[in-house]
Amino acid sequence: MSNSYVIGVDFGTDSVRALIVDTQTGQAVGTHVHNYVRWKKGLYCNPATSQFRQHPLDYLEGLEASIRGALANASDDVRQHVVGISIDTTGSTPGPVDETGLPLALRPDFAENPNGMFILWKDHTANAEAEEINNLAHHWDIDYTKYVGGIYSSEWFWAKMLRTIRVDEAVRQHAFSWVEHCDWISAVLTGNTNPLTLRRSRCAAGHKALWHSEFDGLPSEEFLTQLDPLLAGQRDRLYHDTYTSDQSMGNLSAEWAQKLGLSTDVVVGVGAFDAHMGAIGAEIEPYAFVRIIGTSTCDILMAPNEEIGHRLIRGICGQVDGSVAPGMLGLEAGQSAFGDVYAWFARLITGPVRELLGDEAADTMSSQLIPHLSAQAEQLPVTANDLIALDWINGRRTPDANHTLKAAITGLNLGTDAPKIFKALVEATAFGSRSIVDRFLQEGVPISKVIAIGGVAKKSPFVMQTLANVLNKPIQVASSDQACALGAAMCAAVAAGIHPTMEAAQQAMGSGFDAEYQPRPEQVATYETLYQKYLQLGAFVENKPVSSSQSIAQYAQSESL
Ligand SMILES: Nc1ncnc2c1ncn2[C@@H]1O[C@H](COP(=O)(O)OP(=O)(O)O)[C@@H](O)[C@H]1O
Ligand SMILES: O=C(CO)[C@H](O)[C@H](O)COP(=O)(O)O
Repeated sequence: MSNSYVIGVDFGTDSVRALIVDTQTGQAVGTHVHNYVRWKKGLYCNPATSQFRQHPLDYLEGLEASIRGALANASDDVRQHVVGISIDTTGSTPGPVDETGLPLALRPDFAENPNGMFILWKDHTANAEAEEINNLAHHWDIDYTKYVGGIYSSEWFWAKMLRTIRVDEAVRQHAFSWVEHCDWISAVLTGNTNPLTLRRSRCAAGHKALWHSEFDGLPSEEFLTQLDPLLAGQRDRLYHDTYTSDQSMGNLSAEWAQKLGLSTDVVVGVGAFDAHMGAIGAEIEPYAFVRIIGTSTCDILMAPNEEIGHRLIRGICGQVDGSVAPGMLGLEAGQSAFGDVYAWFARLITGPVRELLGDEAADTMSSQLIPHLSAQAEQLPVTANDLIALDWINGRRTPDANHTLKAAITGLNLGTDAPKIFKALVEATAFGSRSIVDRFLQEGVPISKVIAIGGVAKKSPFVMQTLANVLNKPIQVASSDQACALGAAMCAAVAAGIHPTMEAAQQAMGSGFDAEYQPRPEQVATYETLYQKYLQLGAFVENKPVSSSQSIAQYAQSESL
């Protein structure tokens, strides 16, 4: 019998990649990356107001280019034996659609309107709406936020939808329903984008749209209309049932089969978020803590349903039955900026260079800057009096989402140079990670091991070693450069019936680990001291009482300030 192949497609923040994988060996036999054209030009975005929108054409072009590109470097035999495709995307990245499921921005009258596009996960324009949702939910007879850590975030579905229909009357009138990116793009492949019948992802619905079986699905019509009468009728135009990623969404449509040169027998799996499929690709097992470390971090832990039961985990981004694998509770957390903190610092340095010396000089500098600063920062001693920074440059996702928070750096003097600041920023991202790990442990969720995937995990031994020292835990890095796409491929193999379970797909197709960072005992104790200072600085910036014995006044007078 000839081999069969599956395609995993991973829509990241900047680009989409397709990976073709042998279902029996896990061998990657073709891959291609496509950068979003409009996004790269910064269109429809305004970082100063945290507005980040993506045009659906970037996704459609990327879907076709990435899959065709991956197939172009595989053999004809591979093409003939593709049996499944699954897709992961960022999230919550919802967009408004008409009755046919067409995103409004694909209609000529909305083609340039950012409110008719997909609202990227990191768009924080809906902070006020998130706050309103929290206030209402916390005083309603059911607290609808209870399975999402007790706090609704402006990064999520309802806040984004509510803000958009409030500020844009044209969108309000023409948006029949709303879809998450992962649901829409999977639906496109099947040819059925009808918002009332396309299969919606359990992962997206449970983590971002307050869907739970205990609530009989989404929050009640009464709750939604109390939140804003503009939401009247919306619940019925969304969905009641949700589907896990081992299930099929449908078959490849004739149109897309022809575009891609594949058969209509190809099964399209139900979509999910990048981090959740990435966790599958990274061979997640119960109580392993998988960190997808890139622009932001997304942390995924999976536990048997019966072991967590109805225990509520405070301050995380949700606990959802089946969001990673069926029968398991998927728990999500993360940081709204990780590599983005370093990217911000690099832009700060290269911005004036670009203006004064031109693009060529700035581009050359930009490509070398983070590795250069990392090499210098690595040589610096770690002492209890080092600079302290907060990682909240894009707000705080976990623990306890608050996207109005800002970052800070303390301890600057005339001797402070770029490597010292860079080191403090790397440590800040590690301290943010530590506060997430501590929250899981405080809530009684054990962590058996830490696994890392994503661009930063692969590219920066300095960051990963710092993280291991700060967490005081070993960190394994998955071998695959494209663990999210690999996870999507594993899901496709299950949806297509090649493997009976996610676990079986992981066993057959997993590619293991290629690095392990061990904490260095000589730095662990110093990092514990610095972490306490990070917590104190955070409390000060957040205007919260300081729980430690050391007051802010004492802290401000300490040598580090
Ligand atoms: N050598 C490096 N060391 C640390 N961070 C890096 C390095 N190179 C790139 N980065 C960071 O990696 C992030 C991109 O991560 P990646 O996983 O490739 O993308 P995404 O998160 O969009 O999927 C950027 O924020 C960038 O600042
Ligand atoms: O929250 C998410 C998933 O649940 C986002 O999709 C994720 O954080 C996007 O990240 P990146 O661009 O860093 O891969």
